[in-house]
Amino acid sequence: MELRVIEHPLVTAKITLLRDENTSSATFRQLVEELVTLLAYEATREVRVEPVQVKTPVTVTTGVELTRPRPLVVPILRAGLGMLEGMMRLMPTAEVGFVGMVRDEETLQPFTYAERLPKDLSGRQCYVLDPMLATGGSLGGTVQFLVDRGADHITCICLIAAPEGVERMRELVDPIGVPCTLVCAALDERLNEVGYIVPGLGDAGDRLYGLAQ
Ligand SMILES: O=P(O)(O)OC[C@H]1O[C@H](OP(=O)(O)OP(=O)(O)O)[C@H](O)[C@@H]1O
Ligand SMILES: O=c1cc[nH]c(=O)[nH]1
Ligand SMILES: [Mg+2]
Repeated sequence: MELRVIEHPLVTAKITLLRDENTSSATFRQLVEELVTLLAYEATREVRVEPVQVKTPVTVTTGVELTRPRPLVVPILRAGLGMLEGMMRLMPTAEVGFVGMVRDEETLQPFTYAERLPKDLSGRQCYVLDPMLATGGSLGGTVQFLVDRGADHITCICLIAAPEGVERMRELVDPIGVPCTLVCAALDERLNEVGYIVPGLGDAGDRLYGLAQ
């Protein structure tokens, strides 16, 4: 698995605002959207395209368009939903599949409560969105769903990753042999004793959408 930590002053400045406990939900949502668009630019470098003819007012020339089947974007609900609009702005013809997962806060195991993905993902490039990679259970489980259906190229876009989660993703993905890239805006220090990323930003879902019951 290739890890790309995007080093750009605008990205780091926006992550700094996200971390601030005084940032409101409205501003947090706006920053997440802005960040994902910046990360997506880097994360989509390998998106497959094919030649297409285009007629300009002056002449006919050759450009490119996204290859079919179109890439599949998969936000992991809830928090990944906050990244969807920013991603689709950059790649409006992509399709979207959904996975809903929530971590049991005691065991840290993810529980899948929703899954709406195409049955056959052969030949598809997939882009998985989740702001937080902590233990790696949620992202790892989602990547496994995609690989099981035949996805042959996977890019994960996270805002903040913990080293423990990156390691777990490597252990899962490397033996499978499907090309996988993890793009993130920050690689933090560690997980704390209750599985939160340090320094992190707290619970991304709660900060985007309010406290879950
Ligand atoms: O790497 P992991 O240890 O699996 O933790 C990361 C997961 O935790 C958060 O979701 P959460 O379970 O809080 O659900 P939510 O998005 O509904 O808040 C986050 O958005 C990831 O999906
Ligand atoms: O720090 C963390 C860890 C898991 N999920 C979050 O939202 N934040
Ligand atoms: Mg949460």
